[in-house]
Amino acid sequence: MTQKLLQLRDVTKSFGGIQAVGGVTLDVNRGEIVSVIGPNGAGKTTLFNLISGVLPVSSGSISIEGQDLARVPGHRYVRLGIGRTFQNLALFKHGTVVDNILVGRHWRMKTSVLEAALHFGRARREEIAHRQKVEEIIDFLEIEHIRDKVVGTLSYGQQKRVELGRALATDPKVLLLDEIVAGMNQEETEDIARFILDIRDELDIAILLIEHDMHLVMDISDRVHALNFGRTITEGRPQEVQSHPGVIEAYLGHKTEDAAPQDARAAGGLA
Ligand SMILES: Nc1ncnc2c1ncn2[C@@H]1O[C@H](COP(=O)(O)OP(=O)(O)OP(=O)(O)O)[C@@H](O)[C@H]1O
Repeated sequence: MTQKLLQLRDVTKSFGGIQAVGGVTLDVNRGEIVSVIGPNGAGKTTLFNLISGVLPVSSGSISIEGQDLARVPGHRYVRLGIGRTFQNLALFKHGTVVDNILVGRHWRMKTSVLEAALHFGRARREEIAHRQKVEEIIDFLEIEHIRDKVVGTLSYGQQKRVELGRALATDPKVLLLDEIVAGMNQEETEDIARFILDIRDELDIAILLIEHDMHLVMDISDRVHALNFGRTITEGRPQEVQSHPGVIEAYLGHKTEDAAPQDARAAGGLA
């Protein structure tokens, strides 16, 4: 079985005169955790929006398991195995934890409303299988004790874990995590780091991470891809990227607004 999973080739995205992403080539292989780093405005979120089908590319190609996504409508990317979380929580605050994770299954459901009416038995069996999957995810993320709680009443860290659960419920082959630990305390961050490693190792789901927390990036990434002004500065093992002169310069050039340089220096690489 090929190890190649997600492949970006010379991907570009322009908004009018602004080139948010300029010629990025990046691979995520099976069994890998890859992080995308870069100062504010580097193009990280735009890149995620392209990979998850929220935005169309201006040029270049994105493929998953060799299938070019050019002719696939964006909302179908999830069915091909691209799951994601969002920078700002996008949960149904009035629903329970179970309801929210179940939404992730429904994004994948094969049965339409009409089919459900015509083939009630099959739809029912499908629903039972989906609920079973949700229970497995709840177990995996150790959130049994809050499974029936309304999401809006949960702590931020717990809500992020539910969002992770919902992304897992889409059965991704590659999971995009957008600043998943932003706003979390150290204990919550360590828990998430452990879950990310387990998702890779136990569930065999590759991870692409956008992250400002350099400790997390250095601890768990197999490879790091550094961007600035939409372009790749360098890519490689975490320590190599952290000490790359272009990466240090990119962060120092943004020191007034960006929290990342401090994080990065604290991690020992950009001192
Ligand atoms: N919809 C849009 N229209 C116009 N310009 C945009 C749009 N989205 C992003 N940009 C611009 O593209 C560039 C890259 O933005 P992007 O949000 O992808 O960066 P980022 O690395 O995710 O930043 P941050 O770390 O602050 O989230 C920025 O110059 C931004 O202003």
